[in-house]
Amino acid sequence: MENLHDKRKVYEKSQLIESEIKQNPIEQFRDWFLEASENPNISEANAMAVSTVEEDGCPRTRMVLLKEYTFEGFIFYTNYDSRKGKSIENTHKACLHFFWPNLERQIIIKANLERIAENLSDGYFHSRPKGSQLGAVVSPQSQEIPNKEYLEQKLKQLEKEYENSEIPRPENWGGYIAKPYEIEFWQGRPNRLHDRIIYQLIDDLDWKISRLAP
Ligand SMILES: Cc1cc2nc3c(=O)[nH]c(=O)nc-3n(C[C@H](O)[C@H](O)[C@H](O)COP(=O)(O)O)c2cc1C
Ligand SMILES: Cc1ncc(COP(=O)(O)O)c(C=O)c1O
Repeated sequence: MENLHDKRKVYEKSQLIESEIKQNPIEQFRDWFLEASENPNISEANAMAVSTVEEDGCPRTRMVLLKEYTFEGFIFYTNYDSRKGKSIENTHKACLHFFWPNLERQIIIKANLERIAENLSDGYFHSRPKGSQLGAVVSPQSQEIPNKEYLEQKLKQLEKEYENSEIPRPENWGGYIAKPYEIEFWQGRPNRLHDRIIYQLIDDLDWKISRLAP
């Protein structure tokens, strides 16, 4: 069909060296995340790929929006009965992936996942625009639906129903916190000799820092 052999870029914008990194990977994440957020060429720095392993043993990846990060972990919101929700309820694990091409950087995070407290999901749900709240109520995420009109009709009905009242958060919609146990920071370099620094959690307290070959 098409040969892409010559499609390649030289990565040369920056470097990642031990003397300049943070000892805590969340602080390192914050440095890189702030840089990405402030970059006018990156429109959604908080968009990340989330991979989960499904029952056939194959990982499946989709984008979600990171909504908060703390020293404890990374929070995103979704439907607990979705495909990703089902995988997470089975495995309690996921891999989060950020790629910011303009900075020639990727971050790979392996984590244990838990649902966040219901009151926190309530708080976030009600902070969303009303249309997105209704979207979450209307959409049986990842289920087969008969057609597009099915959602549009349900939306119209609910718009009327909740015109003057608060929309209750669906029980199956809420946040997950991904508590990291391994975080790799990757900075593209010339000659494909990229910088890779990996933090691995030891004893639930300290992070071991190592350099990986590119
Ligand atoms: C940039 C971007 C951000 C997204 N953010 C979310 C999100 O925060 N939560 C969510 O449930 N789906 C989000 N989606 C939709 C998911 O990619 C996905 O289609 C949906 O969650 C169903 O995935 P699943 O069937 O694998 O569970 C986003 C999609 C894109 C492209
Ligand atoms: C299905 C779905 N749920 C949730 C989100 C996150 O949106 P919000 O920022 O409104 O929470 C998105 C974003 O694209 C989405 O597509």
